[in-house]
Amino acid sequence: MPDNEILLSATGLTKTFGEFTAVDGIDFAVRKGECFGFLGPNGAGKSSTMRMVGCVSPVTSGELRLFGLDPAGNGPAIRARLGSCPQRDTLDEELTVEENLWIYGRYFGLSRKEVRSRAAELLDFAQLTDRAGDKVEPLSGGMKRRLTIARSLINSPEILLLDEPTTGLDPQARHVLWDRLFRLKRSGVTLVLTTHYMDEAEQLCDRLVVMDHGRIVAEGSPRSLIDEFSTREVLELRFDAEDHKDFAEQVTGIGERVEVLPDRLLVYADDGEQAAAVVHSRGIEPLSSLVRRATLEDVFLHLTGRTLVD
Ligand SMILES: Nc1ncnc2c1ncn2[C@@H]1O[C@H](COP(=O)(O)OP(=O)(O)OP(=O)(O)O)[C@@H](O)[C@H]1O
Repeated sequence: MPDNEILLSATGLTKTFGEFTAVDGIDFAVRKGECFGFLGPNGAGKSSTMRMVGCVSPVTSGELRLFGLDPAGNGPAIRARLGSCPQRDTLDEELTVEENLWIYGRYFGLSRKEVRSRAAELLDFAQLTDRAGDKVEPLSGGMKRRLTIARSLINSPEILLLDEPTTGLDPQARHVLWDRLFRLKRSGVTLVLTTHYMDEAEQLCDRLVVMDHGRIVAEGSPRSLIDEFSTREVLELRFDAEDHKDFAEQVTGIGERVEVLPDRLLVYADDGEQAAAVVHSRGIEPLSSLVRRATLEDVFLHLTGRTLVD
């Protein structure tokens, strides 16, 4: 199989619930071996898209193909080649860690022997070998997520779907999970994920689409999106809460553009320190002044006028 083979594609993909359009005619293609992301705020239509891709929710209109097959009529054949990690863990808390894997493996038709050896491999991958015989209930959130991912890999899927893989996890647990996902990608599994965390998208995704109100508003690699829609750096200025909007006029013309957020001003400039020096030379005195590199959050703000996480 060539590496750039397209495993998943959508043209004009649409999902409506009654009068409401949750996914509004989107086009995308995912190549073998890449990590592809859907980045957008809550309600953008990411999960609805993932459920159609996972063949658990019918397509309203448009074309969707997985491994060249149409989910309408080929659901079971496609699902056998997919792993799916839903937004909420659906582990059986009464069972032990390894029993959760065994049951799933049997469901996929693996023999008892195959299930045992695959489960042992996956527990090692998920760094849960020590907890194999423990009940699921007392595990940490990060461990449960890793077990859910291990479970979704029991049938050795070619594509793994991850809906908001690290929502609700603490920073350390997120980094452990990212590391596992990197390894998985290196082993050749194609990853498709949704997230509303720009750092997650930046860390993991080779390519992504930015979604808002059911539509795709931009697409590319994290780097190319930042290069296209932002400056290299951003100067963040905070003033006394009540009057910071008044300062927006005073900083106009510094850098490429200024965004006014409820709690701060963002000055977009390739050289943030130089922009800060100009602010200072104009006699403007912010409470705090911070230069940082631009992120996908800035891309989203530029494209939609809103922040990703309100
Ligand atoms: N079964 C349903 N019936 C009616 N409306 C729905 C249904 N599922 C989703 N929606 C609506 O479709 C829109 C998109 O939801 P979706 O879950 O796809 O967004 P999302 O980007 O994944 O956000 P989240 O991160 O909150 O899951 C939302 O406004 C949601 O209320």
